[in-house]
Amino acid sequence: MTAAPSVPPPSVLGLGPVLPVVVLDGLAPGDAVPLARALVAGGLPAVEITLRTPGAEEAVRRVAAEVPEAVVGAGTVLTPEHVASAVDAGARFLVSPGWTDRLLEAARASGVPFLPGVSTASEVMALLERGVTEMKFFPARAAGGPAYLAALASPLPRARFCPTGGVGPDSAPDYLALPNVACVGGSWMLPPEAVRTRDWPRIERLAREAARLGAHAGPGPRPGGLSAGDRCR
Ligand SMILES: O=C[C@H](O)COP(=O)(O)O
Ligand SMILES: CC(=O)C(=O)O
Repeated sequence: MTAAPSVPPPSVLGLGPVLPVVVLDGLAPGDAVPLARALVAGGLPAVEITLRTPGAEEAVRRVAAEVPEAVVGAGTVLTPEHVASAVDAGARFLVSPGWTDRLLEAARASGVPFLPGVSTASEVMALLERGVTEMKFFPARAAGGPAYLAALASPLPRARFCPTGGVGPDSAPDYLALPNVACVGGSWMLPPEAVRTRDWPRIERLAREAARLGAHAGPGPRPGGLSAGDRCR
């Protein structure tokens, strides 16, 4: 008897060409709700909330429960314990600046799509060996920018990236034009001052501009991903 084919998990890289990265510095978890609504209204429905601030898991929980039109995920997932708490809060995807075998295993076991971070060819090769083809390139600007990623495309054509870290409206189009880049991540549409002062209209405006960058991106390797109505666990 042959085993039933396993269904691959939905792709984090298919969430959309621009992935906003939220750091809720100085905000209450409930503030994530209007913030996520502003991003969605601006055209960025996928929202990564980093687990860097107290109450970040609660923020994920609030957005998951109260903003069904968003696809909320957790960033700065560093340990299996983070995987468990983020998934329990309702995170629909998980992102990390790096990876370890323990983290990969925990993410796989959770069934929630996971985007591990890399910044060298050897890390890319180690992930490919483990069957992972979608990766975050972090910290993108400091690690070499679009020229570095372009140089990886020929020797490592199976790897697909979401560059994050120092990406902005000036560099996003250069990354999105690369054959091995599916999306870009960043916080440029969430200036710390606008977040701190809860300036949701400004965030919506910046999100709209960021979404426009994505809309003008070339075809790229953009796999099908999650949509707001999809369930992945
Ligand atoms: O630490 C990196 C952030 O997650 C995203 O980077 P950024 O603030 O440079 O856009
Ligand atoms: C920077 C990053 O990759 C993260 O916080 O998830």
